[in-house]
Order: sequence, then C-alpha cells, then structure tokens
Amino acid sequence: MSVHDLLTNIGEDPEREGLLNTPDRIARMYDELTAGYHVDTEKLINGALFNVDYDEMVIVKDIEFYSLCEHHMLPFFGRAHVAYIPDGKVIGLSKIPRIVEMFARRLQVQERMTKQIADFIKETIQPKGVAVVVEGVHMCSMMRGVKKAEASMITSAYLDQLKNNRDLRTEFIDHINSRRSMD
Ligand SMILES: Nc1nc2c(ncn2[C@@H]2O[C@H](COP(=O)(O)OP(=O)(O)OP(=O)(O)O)[C@@H](O)[C@H]2O)c(=O)[nH]1
Ligand SMILES: [Zn+2]
Repeated sequence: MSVHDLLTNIGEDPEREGLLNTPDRIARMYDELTAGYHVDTEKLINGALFNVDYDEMVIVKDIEFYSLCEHHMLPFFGRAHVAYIPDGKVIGLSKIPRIVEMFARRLQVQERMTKQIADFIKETIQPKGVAVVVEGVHMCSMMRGVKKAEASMITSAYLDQLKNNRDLRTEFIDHINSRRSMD
C-alpha cells in the first residue's frame, strides 16, 4: 500500500497542500531510518583496530539509539551499553556507537539487535569476551496496544569470557549502573 493510499484510507485528502509532498518525504525518511542495511562495514571500521597491550574490560555505555520495531514500524529507542575484553587489539572508540547505529537503523526486534551488535564486535575485534545490554522503550506499547508508557525492555547478549565469568559480568553491570562521573 502506497503512502498516497494510506492517506486516503485514513480519510485524508492526499492532494491537500500540507500532504502533497508527504509520500516523497516519507520515502526519504525511511531511507534514513533504515540506512543500516546499506552500511559498508569495511568503511565503518576504516582500519581503526589498534594493537594495544591492555587486557582489562573496555566499556562504552549510554549509547543513544533509535530503531523501528519490525511489527509496527514504530520507533523504539533507548540506550545501549557495550563491553569487551581485548585480546591484544582494541577498536576506535567512535566505532562502537557506529556499530550500534548500523544495527538500530533497520526494522528490528530488540533481542535480535542486541545479539547482532555482540556478534559483530566479536567478529571484528576477536576479543576474549563481549557484553551488550540494551534498554529500550517501544512506542508500539506506549501510544497504542497495551499503552504501558512506563515499561522498558532490557535485553542482553554475553559472549565467551563475559558469558562464563560471573565476576566479569558483575563488573560490567556495576559499571553501567554507576552514575556517570562527568555529571
Ligand atoms: N520481543 C519483542 N517484541 C516486540 C518488540 N517490538 C514489538 N514487539 C511486540 O511484538 C508483538 C506483536 O504482536 P501481535 O499480536 O502480532 O501484534 P498486535 O496485535 O499489534 O499486538 P499488541 O501490541 O499486543 O496489540 C507485540 O507483543 C509487541 O509488543 C521487540 O523488540 N521484541
Ligand atoms: Zn511494535
């Protein structure tokens, strides 16, 4: 169903001035909101993998993301927290939010997005462990359906050492729960 038909079906006049450019605008908007399907991952990483003698956990937290649920194509959004334990290699700091963005800008379910971020980091950095926690609120549950505005969804993916070692998991959770020191 085209946007023109959608407007007609909801009882609007697609030819009125304010709506004339809406189908075109929406097409451009979806190009932007689903740009994650067309990312060149080589370009995204751009060689920003560095050999560094550091084997403690690296955490990037409070990464803002905006995605669309695949069931309703309504936004879900929130924050992602990512950790990995390097195995001789670290990745450029900015690349972690870029990876989150690449998977958020698709039609998603939060669980799959969480797992895809973790798997991609594992493949790219080949670290000793990866953890991803995503906190999201879903417009499809807020403004329609059950209308539970307060409910947020928390999903996680843990790989390798961060899956198997309880202490490391706790360290990660403590870090993401701690208040930001820059506040
Ligand atoms: N697990 C999961 N469910 C999601 C996500 N985004 C949306 N949903 C859910 O997907 C489900 C789709 O259910 P359906 O019964 O097919 O659709 P619906 O009739 O619109 O459902 P209601 O939202 O319950 O009114 C709903 O329960 C949504 O809350 C997500 O990221 N993860
Ligand atoms: Zn939905």
